Amino acid sequence: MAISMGKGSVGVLTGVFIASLAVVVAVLLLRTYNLPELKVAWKGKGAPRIELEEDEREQLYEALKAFPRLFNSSLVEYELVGEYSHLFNVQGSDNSLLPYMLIAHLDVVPATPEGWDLPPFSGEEKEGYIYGRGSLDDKNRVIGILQGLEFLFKRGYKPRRSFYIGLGHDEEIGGRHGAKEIVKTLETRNVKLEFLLDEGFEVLDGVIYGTKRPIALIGVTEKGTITLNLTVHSPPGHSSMPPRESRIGILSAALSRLEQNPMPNRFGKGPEGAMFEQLADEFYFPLNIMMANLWLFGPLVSRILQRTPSGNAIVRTTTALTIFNAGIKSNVIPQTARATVNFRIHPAETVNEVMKAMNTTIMDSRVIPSSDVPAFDPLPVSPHDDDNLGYQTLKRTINDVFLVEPVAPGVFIGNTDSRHYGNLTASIYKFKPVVVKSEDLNRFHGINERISKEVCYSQDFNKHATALQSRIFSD
Ligand SMILES: CC/C=C\C/C=C\C/C=C\C/C=C\C/C=C\C/C=C\CCC(=O)N[C@@H](Cc1ccccc1)C(=O)O
Ligand SMILES: [Zn+2]
Ligand SMILES: [Zn+2]
Repeated sequence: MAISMGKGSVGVLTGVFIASLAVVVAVLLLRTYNLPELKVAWKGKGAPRIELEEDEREQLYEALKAFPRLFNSSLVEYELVGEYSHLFNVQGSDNSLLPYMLIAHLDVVPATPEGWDLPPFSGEEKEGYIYGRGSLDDKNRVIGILQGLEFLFKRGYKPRRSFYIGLGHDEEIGGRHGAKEIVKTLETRNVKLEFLLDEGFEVLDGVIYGTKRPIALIGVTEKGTITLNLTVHSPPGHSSMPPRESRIGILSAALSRLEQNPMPNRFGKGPEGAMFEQLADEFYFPLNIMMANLWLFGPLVSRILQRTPSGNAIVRTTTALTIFNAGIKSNVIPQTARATVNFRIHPAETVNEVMKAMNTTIMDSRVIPSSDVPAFDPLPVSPHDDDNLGYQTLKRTINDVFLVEPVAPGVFIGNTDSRHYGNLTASIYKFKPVVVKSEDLNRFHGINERISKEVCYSQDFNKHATALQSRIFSD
């Protein structure tokens, strides 16, 4: 997967990036195009929903041709799932081995051009970076996987272990029609997976306060989530006769209480403590001593961590006020005030506990909670011991490709499609093959999302690409 991140493939990555949004969608057009040179196991039903102009079709067809070996290989079965998501099965020579799976997503969160140095959907380059919504989340991995396979097929690649590739189209809104449908498809075929690799943490360069060198984290679990709508209703009226307390005032006070009374710091009560202990030697003095002795310094470390948004996300269930709506006119008392609050649940807590705490904090029956998306508890922790195939393969590959020695298991702070795959495997790992610095954290879902052309520290791309090939793909 990290193959496309290397120096050797920068040209390809650059070229393909611009068309990246289109690449996999292009497969939709296979039904309407006569492509005798491309042998694709087409299993989709019905006509594609996307209406395209002639020039767009041409562009997509060109993009599809970027992976001719992948689509021509007799080892590859391709199918469309949930109308826009994509499932590939690459047949290995040894059927006694459980297959593994690589997943990524094609959709992105919205972006308007305000504040961007280059337009968010241009894929333009500046000073060694490719700018664009999706460049970090998650086009880099989509293209990395496809380009990696294309590269390997060019070299006569024949894997021993079979594997699947799943490219979802609605991860950013929960994966209901993409990942969930892919999982259903695999379940009907009784597929079980050795391990699954999805987006997650990166190589963190200076992101964790007090560390001496870049550190890679592999997400072995992820926080839970609750998204709640809080609503205050009552009849509207003339602004010249306002009620003593307005809907806006009632809701604002409730939200302010939530923000002022965060969920407790749970540092050390989940797997995050072990991560810091394992990384103790990577910290400067005296943090190294403190991390190695969390039984004593845990409370102090937790206070240091909670000072930054990323550290705070590690130590507690976070409370984010994300949407607020009220009012239609300056002289009308609004009938409804409505806000959305997004909680990310620490592994030591549950949905029920957070709901209880939220009710206690708000303590106002006029504020009605509701939800239109399912809440879920933190995920189980995937095995990451010394003889676990998936974790160790990934760890050694990160060592080789990024030349980064410290690799540790972490609690991923966001949510991704991988949580839908729990019935297929207990081994879900979350890693994104890029190097991220502190100043990049706001680029995720933010402005100026971009990817460096020099994301690999490796000086010898080919050597490390070969190591990756032998580890990830040839096993
Ligand atoms: C002391 C610090 C220790 C460790 C560092 C901690 C964090 C910072 C490091 C790296 C940051 C990495 C990534 C950037 C941050 C967040 C990304 C989160 C999620 C990515 C996937 C995503 O965007 N998912 C969405 C959509 C979704 C919602 C609900 C269900 C499924 C998907 C999301 O989580 O909102
Ligand atoms: Zn993502
Ligand atoms: Zn995202």
